[in-house]
Amino acid sequence: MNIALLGYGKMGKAIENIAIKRGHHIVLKVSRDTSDYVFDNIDVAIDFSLPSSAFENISNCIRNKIPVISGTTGWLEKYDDIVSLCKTHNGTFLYASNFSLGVNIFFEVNKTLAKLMTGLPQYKVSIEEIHHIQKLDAPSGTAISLANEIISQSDYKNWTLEPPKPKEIGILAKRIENVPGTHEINYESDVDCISIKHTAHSREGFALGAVIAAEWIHDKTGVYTMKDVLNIG
Ligand SMILES: NC(=O)c1ccc[n+]([C@@H]2O[C@H](COP(=O)([O-])OP(=O)(O)OC[C@H]3O[C@@H](n4cnc5c(N)ncnc54)[C@H](O)[C@@H]3O)[C@@H](O)[C@H]2O)c1
Ligand SMILES: O=C(O)C1=N[C@H](C(=O)O)CCC1
Repeated sequence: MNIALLGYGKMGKAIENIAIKRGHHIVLKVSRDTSDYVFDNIDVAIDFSLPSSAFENISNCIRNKIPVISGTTGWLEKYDDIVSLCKTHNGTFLYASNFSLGVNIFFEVNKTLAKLMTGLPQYKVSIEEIHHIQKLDAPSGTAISLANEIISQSDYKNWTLEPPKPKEIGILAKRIENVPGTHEINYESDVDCISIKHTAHSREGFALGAVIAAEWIHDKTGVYTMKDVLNIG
């Protein structure tokens, strides 16, 4: 496949390495705010840019009939607008807050655990995420996905970065040098604690998942998630 990388920072470079190893060609790299790039002979675009630029990049692809996947976090208040645009243009789009296979398994474990914990109000749930200090958004997109899944299975109403009130899920976002991404969910009672945790050792898992998603989506139309790619959930 001929791939456009929209965002050529830490993730863009990790994706380039894996895409080349899998026989793909990187034909366009965009790493700054610009509208002067042309989509020529591109099979799929992969957006890992900035919260402030993802919407523009994705819209641009959809308008130009380029299938696009995005892993950029921190822009999801406009997700529904992208879905509408995609439908209007009969385009192709996939977003994942986390592309790694391990985290997508972890999402399923989180959902199952949240179902098991319904009706056990003595356990209070909280989420901790740790990322490198360059990360622009907090909490992480992955932590928001985890919290939303718990909310959908329980009578928790929302998540917060503040000390949680009743029916709120507290998220603690820590920033520590060089941490690629760690997520932990804790159910605390007076007598014990149940914890599940995912630790990324590098960015390779995110990058591999993104290339696999790009391979899967490039000949389809519609709006998809990693559950479709991995056939889980
Ligand atoms: N979904 C996942 O699996 C996953 C995994 C890791 C990171 N992320 C997310 O991906 C995004 C990028 O992460 P990163 O670690 O590579 O960040 P980064 O800061 O290293 O890279 C972002 C790059 O985007 C470039 N950029 C600026 N304006 C742009 C524009 N208009 N168009 C295209 N590129 C532009 C910047 O110059 C920079 O090189 C973040 O939102 C992060 O949270 C998601
Ligand atoms: O490095 C980042 O930034 C990451 N962002 C995603 C998130 O916000 O969940 C995925 C993990 C790494």
